[in-house]
Amino acid sequence: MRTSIATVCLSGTLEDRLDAAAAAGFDAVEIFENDLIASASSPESIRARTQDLGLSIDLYQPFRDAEGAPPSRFAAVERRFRAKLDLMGRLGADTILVCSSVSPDTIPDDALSVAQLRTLADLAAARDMRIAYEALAWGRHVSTWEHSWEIVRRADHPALGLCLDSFHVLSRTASYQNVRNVPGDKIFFLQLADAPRLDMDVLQWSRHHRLFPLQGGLDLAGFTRAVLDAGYTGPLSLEVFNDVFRQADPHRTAVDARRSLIALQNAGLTPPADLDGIAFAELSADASSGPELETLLRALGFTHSGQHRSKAVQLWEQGTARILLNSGAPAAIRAFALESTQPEQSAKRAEQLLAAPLPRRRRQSEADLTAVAAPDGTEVFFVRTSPAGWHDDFLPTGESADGAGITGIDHLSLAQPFDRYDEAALFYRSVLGMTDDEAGEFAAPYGLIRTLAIRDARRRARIALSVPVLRRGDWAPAVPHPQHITLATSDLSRTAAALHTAGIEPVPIPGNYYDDLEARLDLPAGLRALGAMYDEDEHGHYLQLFTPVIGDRVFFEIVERVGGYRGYGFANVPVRMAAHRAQRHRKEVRG
Ligand SMILES: O=C(O)c1ccc(O)c(O)c1
Ligand SMILES: [Mg+2]
Repeated sequence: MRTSIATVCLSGTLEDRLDAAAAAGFDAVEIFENDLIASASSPESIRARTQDLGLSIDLYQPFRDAEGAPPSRFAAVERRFRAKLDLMGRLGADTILVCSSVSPDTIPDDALSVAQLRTLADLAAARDMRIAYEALAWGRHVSTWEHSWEIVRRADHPALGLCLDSFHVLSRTASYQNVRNVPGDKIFFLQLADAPRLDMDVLQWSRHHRLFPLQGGLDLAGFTRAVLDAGYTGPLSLEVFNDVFRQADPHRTAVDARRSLIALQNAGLTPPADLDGIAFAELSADASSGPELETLLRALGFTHSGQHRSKAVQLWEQGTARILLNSGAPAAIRAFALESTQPEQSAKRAEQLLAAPLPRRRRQSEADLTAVAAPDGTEVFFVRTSPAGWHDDFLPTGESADGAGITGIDHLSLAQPFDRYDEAALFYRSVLGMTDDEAGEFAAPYGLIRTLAIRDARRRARIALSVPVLRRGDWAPAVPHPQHITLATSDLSRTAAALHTAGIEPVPIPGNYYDDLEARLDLPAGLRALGAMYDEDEHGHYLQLFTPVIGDRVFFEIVERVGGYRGYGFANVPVRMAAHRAQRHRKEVRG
């Protein structure tokens, strides 16, 4: 189907927005009136630009406070409407969105609205143009799609049809199934927007929190199917008012937007392959963090088991936990590999969903690893570790160690750039076919943090995303996005003892934390002495230990899941962040 995006979804000048929409592969745009009014370009030059870019202008919007106007005001409505039709002629647009009136003087009389919309439809028809009438969820008299359809049906004018906007419909009702019964040719336009489920004023919700399809909690897939079942054949057009997208790079946002429509349509998409966990995490390391990471990995019981054939990359292993150390850059998680049952299939789907491909980093005779860039720039590989694969690119060192109980990588925690969080969630859901596991919001020392854990169907590969709720203030210390690798251990005391023997102590957790826990829960013995954090759910409990930060953003977490605990210990995040901050402060004071 044709795809379209409203200019209001994107940031920058009108030209920036048009360029971004075209570059992302959209067929059309909706021109939002404010964006045009603020533009220094004439309608003719905007028309020429869209044509050069291969875009059409499928909608001009919105035309406000038209129907239900007191008769004394309607002459002014007609005058304004004629001017907008003139403008559309200059733009080369043929459909105008008229939204339901919000003006306090609106007269609640369907017969009046019907008559006035017929008058406007006559004016549009005389120019081969047409009106798509939309019920705003906060409209004064008309606020439901059923009511807007009743008025369009009664007006019975060939130049008057419906605009269905998923947000206005789904923010008010879950019962949209009757949309199927509207004649498809009377649905002139379909606008798509998702949103998180929030309990707030619907106008504020709509103007600040809309998201692209599959980024929020509304049933976009079901709604779109119902509209298509009705026989709608126009474009799928995104109309998202979002405070973050309004200030983000429009080229990135436009790709995110297109991805949402590709995933929503799910037509001809290669299905996601089953995932078997995280095959490895690759850390970059520089002259100071490299030796520190080596010391830490050895203390945790890892073996430096392999050396890359052609690159300065070390392989460290314990159980199925594999860490690559790649020298040359400050400590950070630069890449991770997903163990895929079908790496080619995973890569194909990623390409279909516009994941940015990365140049292959290999030589002849080395494994052919396919990688794409996640929204935060982390490289994501799709691999199969056995029977043969990437592992063979490492020459065995012959070293061996006893280990310290670590069995594998439990999950990765990746703080996301502020502008990329919703994009990241959609990326992991759509490209990797992962599902949401647990979401939370916490008051951390320097501001609110939002977290979202996502996982594959079998809970083998897990990633925890986080982001500040508001862009960080000046007071907050300038810590770049923290990242950590969470290692699973079968025995946290054993791993802790190994660390201690090697002279590395976990991040000290304040006594206040344990006092509070003890007041609420029956804790396992020795928790305080171990310096571990604790959480529990209906399945079991969770013990967590944190290493100091290496460089300025990377650390390890060691966890023991007891009795099938399924969470991530999110409730402990603020205390852990404060503990890391306190440790860093002491280090700075010591110099
Ligand atoms: O928020 C608004 O006013 C507004 C305007 C036009 C639309 O199509 C819409 O869905 C909302
Ligand atoms: Mg709309």
